[in-house]
Amino acid sequence: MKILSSEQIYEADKFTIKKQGITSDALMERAALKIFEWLHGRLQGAQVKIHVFCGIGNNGGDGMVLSRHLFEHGYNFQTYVVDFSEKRSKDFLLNLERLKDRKIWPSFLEAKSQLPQIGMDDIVVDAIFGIGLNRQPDKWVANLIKHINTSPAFVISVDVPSGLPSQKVSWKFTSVIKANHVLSFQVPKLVFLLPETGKYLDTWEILNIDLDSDFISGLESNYFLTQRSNLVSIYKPRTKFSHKGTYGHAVIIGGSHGKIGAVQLAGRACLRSGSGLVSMFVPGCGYNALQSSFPEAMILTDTAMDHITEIEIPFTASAIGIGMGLGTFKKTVVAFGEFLQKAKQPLVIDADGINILAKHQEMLKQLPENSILTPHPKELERLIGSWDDDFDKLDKANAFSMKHGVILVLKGANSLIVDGEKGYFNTSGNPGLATAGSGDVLTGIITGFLSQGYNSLEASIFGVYLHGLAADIKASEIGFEALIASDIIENLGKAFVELLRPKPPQNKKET
Ligand SMILES: NC(=O)C1=CN([C@@H]2O[C@H](COP(=O)(O)OP(=O)(O)OC[C@H]3O[C@@H](n4cnc5c(N)ncnc54)[C@H](OP(=O)(O)O)[C@@H]3O)[C@@H](O)[C@H]2O)[C@@H](O)CC1
Ligand SMILES: [K+]
Repeated sequence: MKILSSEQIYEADKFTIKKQGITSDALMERAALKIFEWLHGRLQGAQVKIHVFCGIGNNGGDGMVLSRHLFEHGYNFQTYVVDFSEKRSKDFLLNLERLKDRKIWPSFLEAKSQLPQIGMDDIVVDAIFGIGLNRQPDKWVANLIKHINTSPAFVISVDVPSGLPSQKVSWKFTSVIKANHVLSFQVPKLVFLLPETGKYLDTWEILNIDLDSDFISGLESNYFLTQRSNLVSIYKPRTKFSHKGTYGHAVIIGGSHGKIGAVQLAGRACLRSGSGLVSMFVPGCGYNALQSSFPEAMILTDTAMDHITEIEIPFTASAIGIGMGLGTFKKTVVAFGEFLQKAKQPLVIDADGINILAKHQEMLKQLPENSILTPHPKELERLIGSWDDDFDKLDKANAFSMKHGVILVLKGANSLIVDGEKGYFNTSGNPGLATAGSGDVLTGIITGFLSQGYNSLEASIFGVYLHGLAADIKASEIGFEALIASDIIENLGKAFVELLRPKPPQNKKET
């Protein structure tokens, strides 16, 4: 699914109105009705108090329309107009009149108004600012936002949390609604997915308001959200007459004294994600442990016992994952550099592999094209330097990726895969993934997909999604805290089954 800028959303809005021969207020009605249906579906007429805070633009207009539907269905609500400007939008005014026609009088809030009491079991609908926000809210509006944020009510934001800019801005935004849930129109907004801006909302969902799908398909976008349907189209089914050689022979290189577990996790994940064969290259100290606990793998060892000093793979591997538990010992760094000079096919590089590259940036030139680096935020900073904000981080990551011809998998709440031109946000996973070894498992999975013939971008997108999905499946049984890296491996099978299970056909084309 495409992520669009505010300008593109306004364009799609205009185009749709023209193509469908409707008025802008009909589109507002459609959008706000979706919000009402969402609420009504859950509340079923319950008399919980609903406070609808409306701005004076079209976001506020949505709140006006919602209020009318709440009235017509007998809900217990109060509408407020947050009167921050005299420049009211046409459709806001139209819908304000429609409310007045029904003898509903919103309460107008101004700088000197007393702020309304919001109770524990109340619901707040936040329709103050939408994607039209273009500056800091006035102080009194900031106070109102603070008042809502400190209230114990459940807060639902219309389109975006009010006060959150939809893209990079030059001013500091501190007054932002903290939304429990955002009901956003048509397309996800980039700011929902980035840590510094995504912290203003717990969850979000998209309400389809039938903006013209062909128009949206034709729009250029740099960022996408990975959905199940994208993965199903990448998936390469196994064929009847295939054998283990068909799915490649992957090699996992890493480990040092006390860190053999990391390699084992990666190796097991690689095999579980479908690689035909897996060999492990480890220092001598790993031999017994791996032979006895991981019988499916073949073990190659370094001449040194404690850490890797020279990497020799006596066959052509179909994919190689390297770095987990490797350490940054002097001889290991040399061995890593020499290995890069010989490497021909794309590698998956994690952990100390990334740390070595960050410290010895001359080695970046040796990276085979389309190699995949999987840094967590600290490793990323070591690799590309610090950034001013999340938008700057995206620019710098993309520039790095482009310059070195590599794919970056930026691990986090919405892991992002960048290939130098485009970025793909992942939608699976949960906070339980913040646990030792979960990155090793991810490296193994991506290596497993590369080994089976997926290209680097496909292997990264698929691997990250499956990793998160396996964790989601297990977390639904045991919660976040108890989830450990081995659980992810053990649930990869269920994740494949879940992903590939036929789903009822969708009515709408995805954009
Ligand atoms: N296609 C879709 O997705 C559909 C979208 N719809 C809805 O429309 C919403 C966008 O509406 P919108 O363009 O009227 O902007 P909105 O956010 O209401 O702001 C209003 C105005 O406030 C002003 N202003 C800005 N910042 C300010 C500040 N700090 N303090 C004071 N004033 C400030 C600024 O005007 P200015 O004063 O700069 O002229 C701005 O224009 C969208 O989020 C969705 O809810 C649906 O109805 C239909 C389909
Ligand atoms: K809003």
